[in-house]
Amino acid sequence: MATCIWRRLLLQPVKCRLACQRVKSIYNGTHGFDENEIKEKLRHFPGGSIDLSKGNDGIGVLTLNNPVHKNAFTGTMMIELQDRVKELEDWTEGRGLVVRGAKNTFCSGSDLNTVKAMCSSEEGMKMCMFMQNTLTRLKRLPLISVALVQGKALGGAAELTTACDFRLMTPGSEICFVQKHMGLVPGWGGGARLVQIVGGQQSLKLLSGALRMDPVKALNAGLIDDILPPDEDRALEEAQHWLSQYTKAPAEVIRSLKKVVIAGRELPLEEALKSEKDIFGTLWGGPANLQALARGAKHK
Ligand SMILES: CC[C@H](C(=O)O)C(=O)SCCNC(=O)CCNC(=O)[C@H](O)C(C)(C)COP(=O)(O)OP(=O)(O)OC[C@H]1O[C@@H](n2cnc3c(N)ncnc32)[C@H](O)[C@@H]1OP(=O)(O)O
Repeated sequence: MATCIWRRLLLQPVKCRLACQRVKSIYNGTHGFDENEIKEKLRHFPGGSIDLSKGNDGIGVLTLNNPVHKNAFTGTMMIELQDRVKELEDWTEGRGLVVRGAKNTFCSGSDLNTVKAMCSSEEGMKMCMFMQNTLTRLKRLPLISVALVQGKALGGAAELTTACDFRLMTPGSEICFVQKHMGLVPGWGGGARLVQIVGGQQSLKLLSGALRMDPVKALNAGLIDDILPPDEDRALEEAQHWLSQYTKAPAEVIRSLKKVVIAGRELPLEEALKSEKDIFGTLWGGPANLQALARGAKHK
């Protein structure tokens, strides 16, 4: 049943909105998770914003914007992140996304004032479930996402970078899972995603050592995909240029490629193969395919 819904999610994102809602997120009412209740709490911690611009070229830019507090996530920013991710789910022309912080820094994790005010285990778990849902949906977007890390990405922000398909850093920047120093473990899904990205051994080192990963160390560990040139003011442009090597194709092709990868990453092999066949079927004989055949494309 679950995999059947999955296949519908991959193929008919609009028609199965309600079923998709259940599958895109990890937690819902059946897990005793009341989203409205936690949103109501988070609304008491305002400040900053999450801004989204959607380019005509199909490339979006999502900006964490709270520079007076190093772009720390306030309660309302957590809610806005969910809203922007929902907007991206509905953006059928989208092919790529850059996730970055305002004013040449990335993000210093959760806003410590919010964290201090929600210090019961129960509240912490609800916030964690809310953020896991949002970041899982971000990772499952049918477009290719890249985190542009300028400055520091600490704690929850390091976790956010793992919810993107790729990570880029500028010289002088740093990713650090500081959770150990806070008496915590990652809770926004960043632990599980980190293991998928760099493997169990490296993850254990990064988390238990709270290692400060500069761009070279991060690249060597397989945590990031590239280091950008040292011109901070052109970093966004450079990240968009870097991303373009993976997004140059009609939207339906890029989006289908990402869906194939999501299925391969998340489903048992036989189900992933069936999904791949179904997704393939949506493109075979379609406009991009027919145009390529008419061009007589050669791949020298
Ligand atoms: C552990 C996981 C957890 C989760 O939710 O799962 C978290 O993510 S908890 C948050 C973990 N992050 C931190 O603990 C960051 C603490 N801050 C710092 O280490 C520094 O502020 C740093 C390195 C980000 C920046 O240092 P710098 O010297 O360049 O600047 P300031 O320290 O003067 O910071 C400027 C201004 O921003 C405020 N600030 C920074 N980070 C946060 C934050 N996470 N929450 C709230 N406010 C933050 C800082 O207090 C300064 O404010 P000011 O009023 O000017 O004193």
